[in-house]
Amino acid sequence: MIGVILAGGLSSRMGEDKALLEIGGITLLERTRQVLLEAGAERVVVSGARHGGIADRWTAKGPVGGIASVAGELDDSELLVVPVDMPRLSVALLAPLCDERRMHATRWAGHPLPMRLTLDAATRAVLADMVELEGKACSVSALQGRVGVATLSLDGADTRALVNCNTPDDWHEANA
Ligand SMILES: Nc1nc2c(ncn2[C@@H]2O[C@H](COP(=O)(O)OP(=O)(O)OP(=O)(O)O)[C@@H](O)[C@H]2O)c(=O)[nH]1
Repeated sequence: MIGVILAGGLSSRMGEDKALLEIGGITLLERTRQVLLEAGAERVVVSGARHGGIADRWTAKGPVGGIASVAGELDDSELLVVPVDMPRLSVALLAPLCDERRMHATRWAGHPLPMRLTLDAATRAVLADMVELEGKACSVSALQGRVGVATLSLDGADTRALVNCNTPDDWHEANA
């Protein structure tokens, strides 16, 4: 399993780079990396050139453009793809995604990210097609619809860990 941190967004609603926000004395980027390693990722790659990661090959294709760019640099593998803006991301939240392998992708109900994704020829073909598309047709949900996704029920899940921070208010609430 390779951990992929999506960190190439603009953070325009937050007004500052979300990856560099600090929680518990470390940045969100570093915290996210640590959680992925604790969850069993053999290594972690960052999507987004700003943080020394893999640069997006396409402009304005959002997370799917980031995943497609990372895929171009990796061999076929299982990926565990997470956004950088979940300050409470936990091993308990990620483990069930990794256990479920019926479909190409696995996610929690109502939450496209984080997701486990099988990177193989079929997924690469879908990604190559999707980066030519715009808007919702190029979303993570659309990717999951096209490769096939298993959706886990949130009953009993660590839902606090799914909190995602897009604005300064979200960030203050998550730290309250
Ligand atoms: N590599 C890459 N990652 C992205 C891109 N757009 C968003 N992300 C990441 O995907 C996750 C969700 O992004 P959003 O919160 O929807 O967008 P954002 O650009 O970070 O924030 P806004 O500018 O406020 O929309 C975050 O971890 C982003 O860093 C992109 O174009 N390329």
